[in-house]
Amino acid sequence: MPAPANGQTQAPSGTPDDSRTTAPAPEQHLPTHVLVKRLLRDHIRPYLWRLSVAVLFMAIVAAATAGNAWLMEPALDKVFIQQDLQYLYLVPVAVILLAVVKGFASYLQNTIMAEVGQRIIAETQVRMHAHLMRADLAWLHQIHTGKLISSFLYDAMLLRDAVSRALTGMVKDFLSLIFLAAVMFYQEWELSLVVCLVFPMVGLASGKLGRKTRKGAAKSQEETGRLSALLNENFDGARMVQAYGMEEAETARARQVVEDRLHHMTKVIRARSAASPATEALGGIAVGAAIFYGGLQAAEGDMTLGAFASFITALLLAYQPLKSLANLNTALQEGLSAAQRLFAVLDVEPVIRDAANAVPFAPRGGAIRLADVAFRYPDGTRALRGVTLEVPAGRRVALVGPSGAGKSTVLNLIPRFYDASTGQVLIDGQDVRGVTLASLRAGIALVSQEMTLFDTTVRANIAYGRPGASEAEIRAAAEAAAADDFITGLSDGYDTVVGENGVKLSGGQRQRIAIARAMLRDAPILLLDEATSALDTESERKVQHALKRLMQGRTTVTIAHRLSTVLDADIIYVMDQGRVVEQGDHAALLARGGLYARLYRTQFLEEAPDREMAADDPAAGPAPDGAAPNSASLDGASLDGALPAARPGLAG
Ligand SMILES: Nc1ncnc2c1ncn2[C@@H]1O[C@H](COP(=O)(O)OP(=O)(O)OP(=O)(O)O)[C@@H](O)[C@H]1O
Repeated sequence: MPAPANGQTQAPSGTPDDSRTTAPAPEQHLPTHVLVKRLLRDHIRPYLWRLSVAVLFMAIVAAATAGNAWLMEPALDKVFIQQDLQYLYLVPVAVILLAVVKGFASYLQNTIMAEVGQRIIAETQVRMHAHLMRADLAWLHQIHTGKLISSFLYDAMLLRDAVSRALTGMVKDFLSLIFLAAVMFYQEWELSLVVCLVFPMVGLASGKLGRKTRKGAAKSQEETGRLSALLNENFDGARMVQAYGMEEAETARARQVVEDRLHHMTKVIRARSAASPATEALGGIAVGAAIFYGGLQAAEGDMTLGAFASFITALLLAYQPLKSLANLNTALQEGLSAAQRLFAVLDVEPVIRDAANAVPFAPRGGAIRLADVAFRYPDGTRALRGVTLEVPAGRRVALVGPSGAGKSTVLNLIPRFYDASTGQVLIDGQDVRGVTLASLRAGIALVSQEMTLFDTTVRANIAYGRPGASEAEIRAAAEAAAADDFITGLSDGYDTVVGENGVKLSGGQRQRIAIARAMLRDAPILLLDEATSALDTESERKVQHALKRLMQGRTTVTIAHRLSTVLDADIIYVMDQGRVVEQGDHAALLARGGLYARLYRTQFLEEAPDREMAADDPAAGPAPDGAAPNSASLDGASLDGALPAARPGLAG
């Protein structure tokens, strides 16, 4: 499917055009000849040489099969009827030789085809993976992971089957048929002509069944995708399933999908098997007619027993390749339907990619500016409506606001996870759409709530921030993130494997590893989506300490859920319904008595009730206007003391 032209050609200046979105293009449906052309070009051409060798061996197998049929004539006429001694030795030797040659050729052809088949799967999967890794998040988030995984695993396999079946069918089976037909015509051409009439009939039957198979295969693969999506969800959410006693309900849901899948698969199997009765019956008719006609000819002395036996052997041997060819169409249809799905994924060009004239990003402190930015998600949700905000270089900015206000969206626009629909995002005066993605993202470290950890060692998880970092650098980052102590206490230290998404670590430990990773990246810009989940007092203190060190000397944009963050911020932007509605520092915003003041009381102060008096009651603090929390007495150091009472923030 052609990529929407909007994204790639976006001018860095960002002309106002609210219709620009990152919406994926509609489902494509490529015609068969286009599919076949692409399969030949992308999946078969790279193996042309090896496939040619396999084809040669297939031709040898086909010729040897026909040779066996042909040998029936001298075997019967010369050896048995005429009792010619010379043939008594020659024919068995020829039979043995043919068997040996056919055996070796079959072996070589099979191994080459199997290897090439596996290569086709591997290459398709790697290509798909590389493509998906670069895909737009907007597109990726619209597809269920399970469906992608099922396409990744099964469609590549179906494609391999179709390619190897097509080749074997078109070469080995087809050549076998040709050679066997040659033997038949050589022995009895009139009878052969009659028998040949069955071929078009088989073709007709198989064409109709093939279409049915393709439809069924597409539907059953769709169900496989649904099943895979469901499993993914169930296993990920196993804790919730059990907590809410939904085990049976989930199994019932799974049963429904499995049954639907079975229904479509049964249709495919029926269509696939329906080719057999047709070929069986037609084969029977051909053999019956041959015996009848051959018998008549023999009675009149026009045909020797050897010639008849040779003809019948060729006819019987032709049965297997004919059956394979009749089934070939169905396998091809399954493969084409898999190719359709694979190409649908591979053809989505990312909208977020380097502009033709993109230059490397040159960081100069990391000042960020959003200029009148509007943004719509692909489903049309307007997340931002004319947001303008500045983050001076080296300063800390906190984004606060009710849930759904657009805070995460702002954060996502900075590293270009999404592109603004209108307006501009500038870093150090450079439009993010005018610089290369790699250089832009190299200047940014992200610490998100999700704290994605990979199921590998602690060391590798930290080094994710900078592949190739030395052991000393990794340890220094861990120390700065207050993680070194607990890491060295783990069973295998830095070599401890953390489990799926860091399941073997506590929440606070996971956060500190994520912070160490960002520390190692050492980027001038830090994007922070503060965790909302509760940590115990000690862990919270350590995480806060680690975060403070991480923020030092960097431009930081934080989605704030913690009291200390808003108090420490140089500028707080208060967002509501996709707009910045207030801005300023804590004291000024509190004095204003608007949305921030309300949020502060209902969300942030809940974290530290003991601070409420000082913040809310002018008489209780040294400053008369509610500015007390931002005064020197509430600086970062003293706040750490206030945070032990912290509860999870509710801003998200
Ligand atoms: N992937 C998405 N597709 C469609 N709409 C989305 C998507 N992500 C967010 N939205 C919508 O965009 C709006 C802004 O969401 P955003 O996540 O930026 O808010 P937020 O302020 O970060 O909220 P929270 O504090 O709850 O995380 C919301 O209305 C939300 O429903």
